[in-house]
Amino acid sequence: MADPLIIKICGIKTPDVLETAIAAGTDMVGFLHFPRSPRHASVDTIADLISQARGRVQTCVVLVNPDNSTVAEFAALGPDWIQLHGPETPHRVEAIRAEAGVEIIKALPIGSAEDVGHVSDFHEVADRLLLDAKPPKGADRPGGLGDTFDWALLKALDPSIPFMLSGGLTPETVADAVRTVRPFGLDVSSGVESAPGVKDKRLIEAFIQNARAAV
Ligand SMILES: O=C(O)c1ccccc1N[C@@H]1O[C@H](COP(=O)(O)O)[C@@H](O)[C@H]1O
Repeated sequence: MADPLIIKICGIKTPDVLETAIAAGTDMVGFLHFPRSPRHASVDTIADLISQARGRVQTCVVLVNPDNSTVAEFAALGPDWIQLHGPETPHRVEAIRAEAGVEIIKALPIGSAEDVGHVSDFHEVADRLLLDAKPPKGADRPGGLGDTFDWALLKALDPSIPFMLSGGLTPETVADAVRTVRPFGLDVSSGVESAPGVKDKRLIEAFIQNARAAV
C-alpha cells in the first residue's frame, strides 16, 4: 500500500476555517506570521488556533527569516512544526532547529536547475523540505503568490531526498501534481481561496478529495 499523502492547508487565520480544514481531512494546518501577507495572523490568534487544533491535526507556524526572539515566542506556543519560508541558510536552519526544539520545515524556492542543486544542502538540517515556486523579482513576499514552477526541474533532484510540494496548486491541478511529481506531501494556500486570504470551504474539500483520489 502506498504511504498516505500528507496534506497541509496553509494560511488559516480563523477558527471556522480551521474547523472546515479538519473536517475535510487535512493532516496539517499552517498559520502564517508575516505582516505583508493577506494571510497574516497575530501571535494571539495563532496561539488560539494552535490550542483549537492540538491533538486533532498537526500545526505549523510559518515564519520568514525570524530572529531568535521570534522563534522562541512561537516555539513557546507549542506548534508541531515551524516552517522557515525566507532566505535562511543551512547554518541558520540548523541553529533555529536547535534553539526552537520544534521540528522544522524548510521551504525552498525553485525556479532553475541551480535552485534544485541547492536542495541537498538542507536535507540534513531540516526535518522536512518544501519545494515552492521561486517568487518573481520584486515580489513583496516569498510565497503564497499562487505561482507554479516547472516540475520537470525536479527530475534532477537526488531521488533519496523526500519533499513536500507547493506553489500554485489548486483542486484542478493537484491530481496531476501528485501523479507527475510524486511528493510525499502537499501544501496549498491561495489555490483554496476565493480572494487573497479568504479560504473557501468547497475549494478546500475539493483539493483534499482530488489529491487523495490521485494516490
Ligand atoms: O501566503 C503567503 O502570503 C506567504 C507569505 C510569506 C511566506 C509564505 C507564504 N505562503 C506559503 O507559500 C506556499 C505556497 O503558497 P500557494 O499555494 O502558492 O499560495 C505555502 O506554504 C504558503 O503557506
